[in-house]
Order: sequence, then C-alpha cells, then structure tokens
Amino acid sequence: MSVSSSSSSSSSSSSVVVFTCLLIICLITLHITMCVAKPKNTTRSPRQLSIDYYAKVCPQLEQLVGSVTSQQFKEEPVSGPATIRLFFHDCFVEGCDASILISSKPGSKMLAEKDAEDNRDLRGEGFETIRKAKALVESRCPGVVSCADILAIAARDYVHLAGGPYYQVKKGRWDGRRSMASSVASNIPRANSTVDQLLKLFSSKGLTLEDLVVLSGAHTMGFAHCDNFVSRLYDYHGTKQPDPAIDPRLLKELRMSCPHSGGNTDIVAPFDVTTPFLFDHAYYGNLASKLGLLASDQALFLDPRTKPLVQTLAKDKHNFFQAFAEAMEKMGSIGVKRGRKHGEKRKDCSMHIS
Ligand code: HEM
Ligand SMILES: [Ca+2]
Ligand SMILES: [Ca+2]
Repeated sequence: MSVSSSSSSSSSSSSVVVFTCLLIICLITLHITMCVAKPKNTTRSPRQLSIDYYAKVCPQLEQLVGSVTSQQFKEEPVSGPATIRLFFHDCFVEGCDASILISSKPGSKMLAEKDAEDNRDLRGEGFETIRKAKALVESRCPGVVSCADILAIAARDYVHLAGGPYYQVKKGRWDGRRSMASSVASNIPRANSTVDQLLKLFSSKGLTLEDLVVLSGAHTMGFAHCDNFVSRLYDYHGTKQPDPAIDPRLLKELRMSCPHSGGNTDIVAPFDVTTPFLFDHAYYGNLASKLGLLASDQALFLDPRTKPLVQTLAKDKHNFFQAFAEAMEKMGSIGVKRGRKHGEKRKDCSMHIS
C-alpha cells in the first residue's frame, strides 16, 4: 500500500497522521538523547575491585593476614596448596564470595558447598588458615573485612611464600548469602574432564583457553588422592591397559602407592614429582615428559589447541609467573558481589549473618 494512492479529500487527515508521526519521532529522539546524556549509574561499577579498598578502615589488613600465612607456611606447608585450591573452588561456585567456607547447619538436609562430594577432599588446613586470619583481622578491624577478600589475599601469600610471583590483590568482595552443595558438581572440573569440557566450563566463567592452561599451573604444588587417577594406571578407558601417555617409571611408582583396588584411600601422590612444595613452572615440563598426574593435566599436552602454550610456559618461568598473576586476578573477580543487597560481611566465615 503506497501513501500517494490516498485521495485529496483525505488531505487534512493525512496531515494529522504526518504530524503525529513527527511528534512520536521527536519524543523517541528526546528520550534517547536524555538516556545518553544522563547515564543511570554514575557511581563506580559494582563489580569493580580496588587495591586500596580497606586503606581507611583496615590499613594493616595485608600484614595481619600475612602474619598468619607465614606462620602456617612454616608449621603446616600443605596449607599453601590447600588454600590456593580453596580459592579456586570458591570462585567457581557462586563467584568469589566465601560461599565455600559456610558450614552446613546441624540437622539440616540442605548441605552447604563444603560438604558436596566434589569438595570432600579440600584439606582442613585451608579452612584453618582463613579461620585464624579472620579472627586476627576481626580483633583489629571488627566488622569491615569480608572473608572472600581474606581468602584472595591468603591464596596470593602462599603462592609467593612457595617461590611464586607476588602480585597485588584487588579487594572489595562481599561474602555470599547462599551456599548449596547442589550447586557444586556442575561448576567444578573433574580429574577425567576432557579439554572440551574444561574449555566450556572455564569460558562459562569468562576465562579463556590461556587462563585454563595457566591456572592449571597451580598443580605445580600439592597432592591428589589415588581415586582421581587410578584408572589411568590399570584400565584406561576400559582397555585393561595403562594410559599410554604415562611415563613407565612414574607408572611403576604410582602403582606401588595405589593398588588397583582395596588400597588405603588416604594415600596421595604429588602433582609435580620434581618439586611438589615449590611454586615453579616444572608442571609444564612434566607434561611434556608424560609426567602429568591427572588425565586432565596430561590432556593439556595432548590437545593441539593447548599444547603450544604448555610448551611455551615450560620454557619460560618469568612468562608463567606473569601470566599466573594476571589469571589469578581474573579468576578472583568472577561473580563478585558488592553491597548489603547482594552480600554480607560475616564475623565467623563459617556462618551467615543472622
Ligand atoms: C583445570 C581443571 C582442574 C581439575 C580437573 C582439577 C582437579 C584437581 C584434583 C582432582 C585435585 C586433587 C584433590 C585430592 O585428591 O585431594 C586437585 C588438587 C589441587 N588443585 Fe586442582 N584442578 C583443576 C584446576 C585447578 C586450578 C585452576 C587451581 C588453582 C588456581 C587448582 C589448584 C589445586 C591445588 C593447589 C591442588 C592441591 C591441593 C592439596 O594438595 O591440598 N586446580 N585438583
Ligand atoms: Ca563462591
Ligand atoms: Ca613445583
């Protein structure tokens, strides 16, 4: 239907239509202009974190946490890997909000995250570090510092204490009001996850292929229980044969620690057979020598998408340290909550406020 087909007798009504159209266009333009000229939110983005967040209310925060982490590092060296992993498991479920630290209510059927199957191997030493640090911080700066920020600082401290990079931690996270065991399984990677599954999970958190490879370098420290890799030793993918991507000497050693069945379930093996307590780049060199512990570790060297980065990081410690610091900052900003509406500042990290 064309406009020129209208008769002359309807000229006055058509000018009304034209006028109305012009008015509507004007109103739309005015609305858009106003929206552009006056942004709704002129304050800082709620997700923005900053290094000096506690400068006024708790300037000695990092020293307080540091006194606990350095003491723990001397007395219980496994506190390092335990806390770094705790931070990872916190950030991947509900964001970095200390939801992992909540204890299940006694007698309640609704379990908290820490009691989920996939978190049952998180070591007590990580929780203990944060409990001690929080108690000290509360005694000096009551009611202002979140458990989520203390966890981020403690993880950084242990990376550095073990010989890894030092980086500034941005702060301003609030603690979460929710912690449900049922949210864990779909958000935590598994020892036998494929690279495809890992990439999918990491990208759902805003992390890239590079972040996956670089953050996996945290497996330069710490230990894993036999059940996470035992099928690689005896019956890889139902073949009744070991995984061909394990070095024969490592295979022999791991088989001695971990029998096919009926072994001691408390036995653990180091991720990095060369320097399990040192934060270095040996993890990547190990992958190139078939010394990866989990299928998910070794897969990073087998997959053509991730292999080149593994090779680069194996060659250059400085490059790894730089990339790890950046990736930890990125992981540390996943799902961050700000303000009373979305979060809380707990007094005891294991219990919600009210
Ligand atoms: C990429 C996928 C990942 C998978 C499949 C994975 C899986 C695992 C598994 C199965 C364990 C052994 C738990 C046990 O048996 O006690 C473990 C330990 C550990 N993970 Fe990961 N992890 C991944 C990524 C990460 C990331 C991103 C970090 C930190 C940035 C991390 C840090 C650690 C540390 C430090 C340990 C040693 C804990 C200890 O000795 O107490 N992992 N991981
Ligand atoms: Ca969390
Ligand atoms: Ca190492």
